[in-house]
Amino acid sequence: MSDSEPDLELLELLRQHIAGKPQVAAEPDTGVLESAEYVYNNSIDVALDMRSCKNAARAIYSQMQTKSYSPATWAAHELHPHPSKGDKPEDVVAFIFTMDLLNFCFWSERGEEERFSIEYKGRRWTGYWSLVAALQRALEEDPHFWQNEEELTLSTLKHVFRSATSEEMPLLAARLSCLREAGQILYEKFSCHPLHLVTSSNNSAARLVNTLASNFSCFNDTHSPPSFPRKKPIRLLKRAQILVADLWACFEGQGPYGKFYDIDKITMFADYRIPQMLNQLGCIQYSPPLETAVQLKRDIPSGSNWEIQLRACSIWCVELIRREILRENPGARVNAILIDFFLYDTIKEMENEGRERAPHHRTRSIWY
Ligand SMILES: Nc1nc2c(c(CN[C@H]3C=C[C@H](O)[C@@H]3O)cn2[C@@H]2O[C@H](COP(=O)(O)O)[C@@H](O)[C@H]2O)c(=O)[nH]1
Repeated sequence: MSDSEPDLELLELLRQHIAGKPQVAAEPDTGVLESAEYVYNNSIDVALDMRSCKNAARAIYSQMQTKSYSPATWAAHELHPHPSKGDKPEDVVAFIFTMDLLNFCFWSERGEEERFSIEYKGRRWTGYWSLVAALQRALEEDPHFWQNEEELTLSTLKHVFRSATSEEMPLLAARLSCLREAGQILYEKFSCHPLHLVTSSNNSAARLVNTLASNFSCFNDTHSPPSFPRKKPIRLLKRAQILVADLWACFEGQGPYGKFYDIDKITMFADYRIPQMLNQLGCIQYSPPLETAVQLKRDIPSGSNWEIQLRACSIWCVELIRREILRENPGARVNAILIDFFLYDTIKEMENEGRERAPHHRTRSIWY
């Protein structure tokens, strides 16, 4: 827990003690949804269109059913590791931890042929898949490459992420810092392996998100932009949340590393793809100056007023879509994770078919 943020669970226990109530530990909460609603209620550059959200909810749920979207979809991606592919569960957990530690900022200003890409299994992989491909390739070449962070130098990392083009992976030095910090914290607090980090959550998704955010600065995706003056930071926690979601999906909500009794507390992951898809669906709309900045691919600084509105309003938008799907289909097995995965995979299909109507916003950061 960083100094500025109170320990919410401790405060709740204290409150109950003073009120003379039995001391029941408060259910952990990540604070992301509260942050998203606060930003949405105070935004002037991003708005939600309710009619489009209702239409999107119907279309998304219908297509998710047609494609039988479920946690099992995660393992169906050929590059994702999975016990059914012969990967040991503990290696899968280490893979997902390392992957989501580095799961940020793949976009390039260059064309498809010149952009950073990874050659693996006879194909060129870009974006998120370039990360997964590079890690799989590195494991084939040296199964222990990431275990000793002393050996992990910038040149090692350049080799792991060697590109099939002249463009290097973005933010490589920042990725090295994330790996080094993670290695150090795992060594100091979690007996050197992510397994102990995961099991320390006692099957609470929210607690695991908060543990990641409070112990690893590179997972602490929280912001206090001057345009949103309030005591509590705005908590978006994208990579901490997608890490928990990837574990849950990979292990299909089962076992010591996949079972989370409060998985529905995980929100959509505020990256640069989902806002693009929600805008394409008409669900989120931008003020003219923001619309121009996105269309012209101008840099939108990390932590800026516009960027926080884009990310937080997208989280709130997916929450409203989730509520609409459940209102129309009581008991539907849908949560923000599956809606998010579906939206990401859909915008990637549209990109591959040249059907993107507008660019995604351009922010360089380690948060997403
Ligand atoms: N919100 C959200 N963001 C996601 C993903 C994924 C991939 N998840 C896989 C796992 C299960 C799903 O079915 C997906 O197959 C990557 N990203 C983020 O997008 C950006 C990369 O974009 P591009 O450069 O175009 O590949 C970057 O910020 C990355 O962190 C997701 O699912 N949701």
